[in-house]
Amino acid sequence: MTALHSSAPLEPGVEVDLVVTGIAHGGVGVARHEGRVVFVADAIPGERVRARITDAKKKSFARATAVEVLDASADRRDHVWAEAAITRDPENRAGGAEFGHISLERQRALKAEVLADAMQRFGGVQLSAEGAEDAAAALAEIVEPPPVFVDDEEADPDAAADTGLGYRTRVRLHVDPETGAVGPYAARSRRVIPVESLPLATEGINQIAPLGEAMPGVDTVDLVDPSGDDPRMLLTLAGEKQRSGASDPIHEWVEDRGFLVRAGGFWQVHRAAPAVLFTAVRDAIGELIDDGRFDPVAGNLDLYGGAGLLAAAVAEAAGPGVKIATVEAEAAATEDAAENLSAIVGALAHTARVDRHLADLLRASGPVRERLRRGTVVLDPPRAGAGNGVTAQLAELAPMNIVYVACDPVSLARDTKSLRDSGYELTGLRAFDIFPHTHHFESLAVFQRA
Ligand SMILES: C[S@@+](CC[C@H](N)C(=O)[O-])C[C@H]1O[C@@H](n2cnc3c(N)ncnc32)[C@H](O)[C@@H]1O
Repeated sequence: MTALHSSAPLEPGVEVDLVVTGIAHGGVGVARHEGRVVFVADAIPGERVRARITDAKKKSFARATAVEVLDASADRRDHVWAEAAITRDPENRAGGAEFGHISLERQRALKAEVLADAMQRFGGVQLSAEGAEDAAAALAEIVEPPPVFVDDEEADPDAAADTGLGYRTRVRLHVDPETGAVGPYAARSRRVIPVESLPLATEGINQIAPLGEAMPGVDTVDLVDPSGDDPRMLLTLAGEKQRSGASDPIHEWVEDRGFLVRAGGFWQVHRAAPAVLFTAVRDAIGELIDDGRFDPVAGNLDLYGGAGLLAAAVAEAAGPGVKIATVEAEAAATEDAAENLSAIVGALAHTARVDRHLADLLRASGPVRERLRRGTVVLDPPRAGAGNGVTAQLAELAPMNIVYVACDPVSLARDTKSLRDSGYELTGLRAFDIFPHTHHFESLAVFQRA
């Protein structure tokens, strides 16, 4: 039985009534209980909820999950995924759709708040639009919705609604080692939750997902639905690391451009995301060209380049005569990048860790260093960001422009601080809601050497 005491010490299992006043990185609400911060999952700022404490090890804050809504926000909706709804016990709620109970508009406003807060606290940048009469409304518009897309060729695109569903082309499911049941993990746990459907995933993934089946001896099930090939399933057997079929080539389309990728390699997960980021990078480079700040024959770089999507966007803006080198740790992705960029005579694809490659470039001869100083660096690091080591190397390399694509706002904000401290000015910032119904979003920041 759970205890409900407003003055009981906070410990796992205790339930408390909380007023949620804000949103924190990770998509959790912020509340206070007797002076202590409580991060509350599955709530919306402005709501009063009853929440169950899940973690109280730290003195400064505790964690909780809403179990009942006492005063609901006008933005609360029925959860898009029945198996993740608040009516279930927190332990049995499917993870991966932690904003699925919030209107799409409010989801984007909350993401904008998280970005603005991170940029202010860690990046030293105030985001609210200058001179805007309604700063909150201006801020909410910072996070752009993805284009409404239809996955079904026969559907009428004009009739498609922005549901934020059916977009994920990559999904990982897990297998319960005891029962063999297949499903997503519960939020913040490694407990496998059997589900009837995957509403965030494409139709193709839903058709092949082994939901309701038992798969003893399997550890993970990766589902991939490329735009240019049939959907497929990659299995990792228990105790093994290799996923079956991970290195099979698959084809992805970004509007009318084809890309070769490995089935298990990195590709943006929202069906529309590759085109959204391709266009955003192409436009950012276009603006630098218009300002006379982009040199196509300088030492341009696409760091953490994957299969070359963003280098291709640079080439689209600057023309096929552009010089650009991708740097990527996965050898198979580099092979694909070389293939995908083969029409760009000045493109090179290197397999290397970014820090090691930059260290080599910093030892290069004077003329090479000078070409790099005139260049533009595009970077799209994993969630941890570039980090102090790589931002310090970039500052020393001193390219004219840095176009930074980020999937984590706090990492972006920290790297922004390092770059600003070393003489770069943040001249542009956009954000894209390409992970609807989750707390994730993507940002694009442009820095110019002062
Ligand atoms: C967010 S993905 C971006 C890929 C590509 N820009 C795209 O949009 O498809 C990050 C990529 O960085 C690679 N990576 C991660 N850490 C790296 C490192 N230290 N050095 C080089 N590449 C790295 C990963 O393999 C992955 O392909």
